[in-house]
Amino acid sequence: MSENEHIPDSAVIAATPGQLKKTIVMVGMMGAGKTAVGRALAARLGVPFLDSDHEIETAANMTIPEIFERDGEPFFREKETQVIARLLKEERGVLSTGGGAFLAQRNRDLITDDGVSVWLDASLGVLWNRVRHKDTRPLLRTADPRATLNALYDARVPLYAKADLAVVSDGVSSIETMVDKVLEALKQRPDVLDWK
Ligand SMILES: Nc1ncnc2c1ncn2[C@@H]1O[C@H](COP(=O)(O)OP(=O)(O)O)[C@@H](O)[C@H]1O
Ligand SMILES: O=C(O)C1=C[C@@H](OP(=O)(O)O)[C@@H](O)[C@H](O)C1
Ligand SMILES: [Mg+2]
Repeated sequence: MSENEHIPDSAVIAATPGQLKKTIVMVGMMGAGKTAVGRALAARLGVPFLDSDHEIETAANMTIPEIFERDGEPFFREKETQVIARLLKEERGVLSTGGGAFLAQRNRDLITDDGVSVWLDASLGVLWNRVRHKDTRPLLRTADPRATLNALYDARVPLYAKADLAVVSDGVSSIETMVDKVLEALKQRPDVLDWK
């Protein structure tokens, strides 16, 4: 009798994520949880956490709203592409992008070349509840931010749908449960993560 026969089914240990072979890139709307879930996923995997917005703010020594106000959105988008290209080459880990990053073909190409994209798919109602009390997103500084969010959502969803994987965030009220769901989705991609 092999020693495994003494172990009941319930005690069989599930596969755990091992070595990371490609950077996991979180994409999706503002409020989808890219920063929060990306950070927790990196901690779970024990790999570096990178956030393109954070890198841009640190390099400029300004906040995102200040950059938009002083230099404009096209300047921010230029920096965003440069930062994403640099981070993808520099280090393997989890990279959370800003909500607009995956819209540009050049950024999608960079991400596809060196990473795997994961769309955190949340409904408008959930997104609105997460962003409505925060003033850190310059694109929502409009007369009717809810309508602006709706318009951005409609325009962007077809592009987010090009991501390699999609994980639905609705009905998931904990960041750690979202991490579980992302890891579950990544089981389809042994080229990204070894399982042991
Ligand atoms: N699944 C979730 N359950 C509960 N809160 C969440 C979830 N995902 C994100 N949040 C919260 O929503 C807010 C926006 O998340 P954030 O990570 O900043 O989104 P993004 O980077 O996509 O704009 C944060 O306060 C975050 O903690
Ligand atoms: O959706 C967007 O175009 C933006 C989303 C923001 O990041 P989060 O998605 O992390 O809020 C930030 O990059 C900037 O305000 C623009
Ligand atoms: Mg973010």
